[in-house]
Amino acid sequence: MRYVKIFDNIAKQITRDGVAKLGEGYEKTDDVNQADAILVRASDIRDLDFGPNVRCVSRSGAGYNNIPIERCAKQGIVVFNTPGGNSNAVKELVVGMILVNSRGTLDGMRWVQSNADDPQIVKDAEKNKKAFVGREAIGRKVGVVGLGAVGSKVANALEALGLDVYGYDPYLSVEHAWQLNRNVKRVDSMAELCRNADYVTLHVPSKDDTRHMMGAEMISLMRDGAMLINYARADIVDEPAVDAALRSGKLGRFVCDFATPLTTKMPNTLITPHMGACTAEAEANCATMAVSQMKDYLEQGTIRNSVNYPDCDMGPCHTGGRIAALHANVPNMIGQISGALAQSNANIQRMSNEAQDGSAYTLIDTDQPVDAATMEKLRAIPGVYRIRQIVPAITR
Ligand SMILES: NC(=O)c1ccc[n+]([C@@H]2O[C@H](COP(=O)([O-])OP(=O)(O)OC[C@H]3O[C@@H](n4cnc5c(N)ncnc54)[C@H](O)[C@@H]3O)[C@@H](O)[C@H]2O)c1
Ligand SMILES: O=C(O)CC[C@@H](O)C(=O)O
Repeated sequence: MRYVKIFDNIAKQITRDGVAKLGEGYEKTDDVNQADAILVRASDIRDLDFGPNVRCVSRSGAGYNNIPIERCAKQGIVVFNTPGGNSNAVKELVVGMILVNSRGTLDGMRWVQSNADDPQIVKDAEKNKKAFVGREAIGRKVGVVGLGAVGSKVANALEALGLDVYGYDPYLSVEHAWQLNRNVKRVDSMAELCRNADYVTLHVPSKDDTRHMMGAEMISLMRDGAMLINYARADIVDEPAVDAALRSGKLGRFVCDFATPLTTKMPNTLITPHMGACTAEAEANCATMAVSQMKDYLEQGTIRNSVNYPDCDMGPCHTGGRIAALHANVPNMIGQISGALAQSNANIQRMSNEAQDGSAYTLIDTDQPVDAATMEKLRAIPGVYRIRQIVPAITR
């Protein structure tokens, strides 16, 4: 039996319609020390003590700034996310927000609500609507920061609506480049993207080089009265700078998904409670991806969509056994691992080694199971974070 500790309300998706999607051979546990795997959504587990057994953490969602991915890598814990699983949900909300907030919609709605008891409401509505004149988005310049799963969809959707779309992403993947509409203009700097922009929408992960990337300097380049949209992470914007720009009128509107002590006090701001991914479809997509990635890793050693180890997929093991080694990305690891195996009873049939930043992963299929003494030798190689043998039965 394998045990899974589940944080957040992912459980609802996993047991949707009463069908346990963890499947045979898996049970939920409340005890992290018993868990082989963790499933998490937005809970902050940066300070969690992962205990001795946890082999992977699967995040149902895109952002992973709630997980200590470097500490996990060194403990031999693979962290997964579910890229793209919720991107359509975010795209639909962002596009809707841009259109709704370009008009006097919200002020108009408030006016109607506060005049609900007016017996002359039909006449007065016609008289008062001139106070809520908005603008059309068509033809206006919009800058999309980050052209990944969400940003590329947002850019394409806005282009289809007739906006003049610019995108900035120095690390754009080939996959997402293929998905981008050819009319989306790519620029090489944030400054070029922000210059004279009527709208800027943020779709980058929270990390050192994106934190506060939208501050006073970039805002000063935007058109007076522009709209800033943040459905990425709260810390991508420099909040005091946004607050000052809203108060001076430099920014006309701020739309964001993050209620913080300061955003909730800002003028001309519309805040949603981190609900960009809150659709039944996105929640089910992400939960399904998170579970299947977790199971493929535990059962076959397959790594897909990891944020702290390289992807590696040799399919199911058809030989006598499979060694899965998580180790530091340093010279001579493969030499040492294959050297120890050469002295054992087992013969290497197939192998794959992938490295990414400081971490590396080696999968080796052997003709027969490797004996316990050799496993101990492999475990003792300096730089090996974790090693296990996968044979048809579950092994630790
Ligand atoms: N509000 C929500 O509910 C919600 C939902 C999904 C994602 N998000 C947030 O949005 C982020 C993006 O999601 P995604 O699914 O598109 O992720 P993604 O990984 O597919 O895309 C992120 C893109 O940002 C780019 N990027 C990285 N650093 C950059 C930089 N310095 N400048 C410009 N571009 C940079 C990457 O190259 C990548 O293309 C997530 O990390 C998450 O924080 C929020
Ligand atoms: O789980 C959520 O609701 C938030 C998800 C979102 O922020 C993400 O990064 O995917």
